[in-house]
Amino acid sequence: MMRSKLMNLVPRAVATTSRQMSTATKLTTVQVDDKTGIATLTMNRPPVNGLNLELLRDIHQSIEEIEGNKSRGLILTSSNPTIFSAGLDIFEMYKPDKERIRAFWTALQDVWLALYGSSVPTAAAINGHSPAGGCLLATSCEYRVMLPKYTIGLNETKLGIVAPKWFMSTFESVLPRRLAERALNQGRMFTTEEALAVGLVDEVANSKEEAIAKCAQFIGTFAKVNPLARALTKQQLRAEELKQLEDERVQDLEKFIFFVNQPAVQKGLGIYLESLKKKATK
Ligand SMILES: CCCCC/C=C\C/C=C\CCC/C=C/C(=O)SCCNC(=O)CCNC(=O)[C@H](O)C(C)(C)COP(=O)(O)OP(=O)(O)OC[C@H]1O[C@@H](n2cnc3c(N)ncnc32)[C@H](O)[C@@H]1OP(=O)(O)O
Repeated sequence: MMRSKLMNLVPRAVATTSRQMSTATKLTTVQVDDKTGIATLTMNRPPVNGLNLELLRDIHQSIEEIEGNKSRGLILTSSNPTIFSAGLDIFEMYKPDKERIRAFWTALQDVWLALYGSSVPTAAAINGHSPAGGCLLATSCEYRVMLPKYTIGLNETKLGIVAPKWFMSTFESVLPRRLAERALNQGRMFTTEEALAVGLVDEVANSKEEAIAKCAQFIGTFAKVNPLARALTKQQLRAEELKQLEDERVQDLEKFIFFVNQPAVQKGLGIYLESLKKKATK
């Protein structure tokens, strides 16, 4: 897989306008800035960019498209003004359909393998809340810029569920081990300011446009670096985590299916969904 990605590293021609590359997918758009050659991948599934099967498939397809069109980088963001992504759509896991939940988890694995293993430089413009699966997407990128007054973190333990090993290793690739362990056990959500202080995000911006510009600046730092050398360096640094999931995809899926179908887990998810609804009616 990486070999074919590496074939795409020949720099693209520089023009002066921005092009919409993909409207075929409904829940994501890909816009390539022809001046910088950087692609912005926008998630667009109201109300909260809950990662359901269809959104995950569209994100995966968009990442593949960006890998294929010789973009110089990928910026991940959201069309929602206050939410980057609410994480996995809990309705996919609550009283799940037997076939669909398998496809759902497989699509999540696909997205993580493609994003964490992407050959192009990646950055997240976190323009809103980013719990759990939203945090996974952001931390799979190489750089994060977040807007003030939002929250980010892996809050799974608060829902009575367990972040899989690859969620944890992604988190740990950004935060020091001791801090990551404590935050995971606590299910801690960090405010933007706290996330900046511990290095969970790299910069704070005051608007989405500024966040995207800062992400583009980060990607621009590679302009004078040989793209093949950069991609191979990233690939080597991330190879162990990627290989672990590649090797254990089936076991990971079965573990998820078993875990999520436990009555106590189903009960917990039901209570959590109710609490979200109650919050909305207050
Ligand atoms: C022992 C070995 C074990 C091995 C492990 C194996 C397997 C592990 C098993 C499972 C692992 C799964 C990993 C899970 C990852 C996840 O991502 S779980 C999802 C976590 N997400 C959250 O907790 C976020 C919950 N949402 C919020 O906190 C807020 O909604 C918000 C994102 C901050 C936005 O707030 P606000 O703007 O105020 O919007 P509302 O709260 O009013 O929400 C609007 C509507 O959206 C619904 N909603 C929100 N989040 C979700 C969601 N994640 N899924 C589905 N639906 C969601 C919310 O209920 C509202 O709906 P209504 O308008 O009321 O209908």
